[in-house]
Amino acid sequence: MSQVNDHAPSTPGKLKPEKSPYIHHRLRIHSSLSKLTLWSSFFLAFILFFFILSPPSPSASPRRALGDSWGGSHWEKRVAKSARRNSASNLAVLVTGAAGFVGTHVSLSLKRRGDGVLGLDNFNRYYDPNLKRARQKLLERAGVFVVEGDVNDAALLRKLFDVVPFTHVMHLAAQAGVRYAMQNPGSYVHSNIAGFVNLLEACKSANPQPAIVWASSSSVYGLNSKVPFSEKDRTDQPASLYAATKKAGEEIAHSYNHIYGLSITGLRFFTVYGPWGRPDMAYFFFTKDILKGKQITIFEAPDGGTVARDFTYIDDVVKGCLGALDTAKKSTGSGGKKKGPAQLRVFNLGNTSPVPVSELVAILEKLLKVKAKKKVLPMPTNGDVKFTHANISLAHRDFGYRPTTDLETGLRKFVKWYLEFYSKKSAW
Ligand SMILES: O=C(O)[C@H]1O[C@H](OP(=O)(O)OP(=O)(O)OC[C@H]2O[C@@H](n3ccc(=O)[nH]c3=O)[C@H](O)[C@@H]2O)[C@H](O)[C@@H](O)[C@@H]1O
Repeated sequence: MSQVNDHAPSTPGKLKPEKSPYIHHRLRIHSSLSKLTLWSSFFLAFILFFFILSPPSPSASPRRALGDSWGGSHWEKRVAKSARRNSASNLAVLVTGAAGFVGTHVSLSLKRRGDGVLGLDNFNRYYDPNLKRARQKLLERAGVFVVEGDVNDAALLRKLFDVVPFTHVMHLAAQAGVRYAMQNPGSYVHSNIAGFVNLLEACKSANPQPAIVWASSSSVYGLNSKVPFSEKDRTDQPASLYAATKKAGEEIAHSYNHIYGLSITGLRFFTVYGPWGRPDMAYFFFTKDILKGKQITIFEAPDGGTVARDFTYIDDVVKGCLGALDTAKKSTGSGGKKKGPAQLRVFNLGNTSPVPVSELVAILEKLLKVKAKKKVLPMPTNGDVKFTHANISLAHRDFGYRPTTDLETGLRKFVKWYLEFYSKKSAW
């Protein structure tokens, strides 16, 4: 504040004795300038105050930092309308991370079949918020209202559960990305641990308690080398903080299930890709860079071996999410107290056929009709694992999950969307 005053043009007192009209005019200007400076200082202090109070994630959206407004009868009507289901046999689902990649697709699919869907998203800046806003428009057109807010906001969650007796929560809000955890570890703790606990607190106190399905990750298998990865395999060797927070989420889910009777299902997603995808993922920025003629880096394993992923197409994953929601049993607690044992599940949602990253690039080159400028480097030791490979027999047994999209077919759909979206970007 003092700094701002130090830079004020001059003090009115020093200028008082001067009487000419020109001086009066200058005085008025000076006085307006001082007022302006004073108000700017207040305004700056106001922004700083909210900035300090805002979550520790540097990626929080500026709208959020200024304190987004929610509540009021109009807002409640929009919330209730969006969450209204077509019949009592349909679900009423709160989808967190609804403006995210998987969140958007799941919300649209639920809405299409007559379920009530309310979205929640903090629109943070981890990647281009314009893409999230474009997804939000898509959702709005389909009748899905996305409330702008953070899963760490306990009052907001309470309000949402007051307005809507959600039958299910599809919890997809998270800090994603394996390598970014080295740059911003706090954001993983904030979203994936604190945010998850806050959500479970709200669910445990809600009446009725909803059943929860949430996004864990294939990264929990970490350094496990037994293939294909089965839910029974060890998950106590995470290779990144991201993986560690997802694994922590699985343990937290266990305790909330045990203490409060919450029905909880964790889904271990395997490198999900497709239209409306995440720009921080390799298939997405490889596409962008290949088209720009920019060099891309392909990682190889430390022993010179292949790095591979069980890339899973978004439509297959959405079917898995809906299957998990449909087979989720009711939570058993009420009034914040457990009344009996409740369901606790974990499933792999993968594609069952790992593809080397070099092959992913070859497919993109073919689809884009552009040769990539490639550089091969050893895989950095900042969280990456050499390969992933899902055994999906559990998900198949419990809800008929069967992925049907191979990488080339899925990437063709992605590339088509990418070219259309970025050629008409201004339309969004
Ligand atoms: O399956 C999962 O659990 C995880 O899948 C992805 O993580 P990842 O498989 O590392 O996906 P990308 O970052 O898109 O990387 C894909 C492959 O490309 C490789 N890569 C990445 C970046 C790069 O510049 N070069 C490169 O060869 C990586 O080593 C990896 O093998 C997501 O980013 C995570 O949020 C998700 O939880």
